[in-house]
Amino acid sequence: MTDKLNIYCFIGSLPSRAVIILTKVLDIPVELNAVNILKGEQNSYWYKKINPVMKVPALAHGYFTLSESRAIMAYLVDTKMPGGCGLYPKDPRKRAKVDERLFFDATTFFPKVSSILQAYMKNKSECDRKQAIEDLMPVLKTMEEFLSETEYFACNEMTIADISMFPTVTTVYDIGIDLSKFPKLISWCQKMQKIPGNDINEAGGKVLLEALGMKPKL
Ligand SMILES: N[C@@H](CCC(=O)N[C@@H](CS)C(=O)NCC(=O)O)C(=O)O
Repeated sequence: MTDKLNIYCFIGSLPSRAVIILTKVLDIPVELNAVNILKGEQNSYWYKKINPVMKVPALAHGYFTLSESRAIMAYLVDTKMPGGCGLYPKDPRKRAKVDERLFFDATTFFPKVSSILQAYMKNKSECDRKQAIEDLMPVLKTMEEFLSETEYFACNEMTIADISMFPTVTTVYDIGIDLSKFPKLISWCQKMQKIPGNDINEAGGKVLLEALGMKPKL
C-alpha cells in the first residue's frame, strides 16, 4: 500500500502519544494532524467522518480509517513491517500475550489513570481525587508483578504493549503519584525513556500538566 499515512492526534492525549511514539520507533513517515480536544475539535463535522467515536487518535491510510490507539498500533506494525517484528510478533502465543497486556491497558490501567485526570479536570473534591489515586494502587501492584516475570510487559523485548502504557506511566509520575513502591516499574520507565519519541512524550506531558493546572516537575 502506497497511500500516505495520516494520524489525527492531540499531543496532550496519552493514546495519541503512544501512536506517535510507535511511528518514531518504526521510523515511518506520517503526517500528524492536530485535533485540539481542549477546543472541542474532535466534535467537528470533518473529524466525525474520520472517527465517528470523536476521540483521538485516529488514522487515515488512503480511504481506510481506524480509531483506537492499540488497533492503530497493531495495524502500523502489520502493514509497515510485513516480514514481522518483535514489537507485535506473528507467533500466535507471543501475539496473544501482547494482546493480553494491551487489553489490560485498555480496560484497567488507562481507565484508572483517566479517572484521576478527570477528577482534576472537573475540579472534583479532594476526597474524590484521593479515592481515584487509591483505586490505581492495586493496578500498579499488578504491573509491578508483571515486570517481575519479564523485562517488558509482554515478554523480554519491548512490544506495542509497552509503548501503549508508556505515556500513561509517565503521567502517573508527572502528576506526583509516589512510585517508590514499584522499583521495577521505575526501571522499566527509565529504559523506555531512551526510545525514539521520548521527546514527544515529554512535550505532551507538559501540555497535559498545563491543561490540569499543574506545574511540570523540575
Ligand atoms: N480507547 C481510546 C481512548 C481515546 C480517548 O479517550 N481519547 C481522549 C483523549 S486521551 C479523547 O479524545 N477525548 C475527547 C473526548 O472524549 O471528547 C484509544 O485508546 O484510542
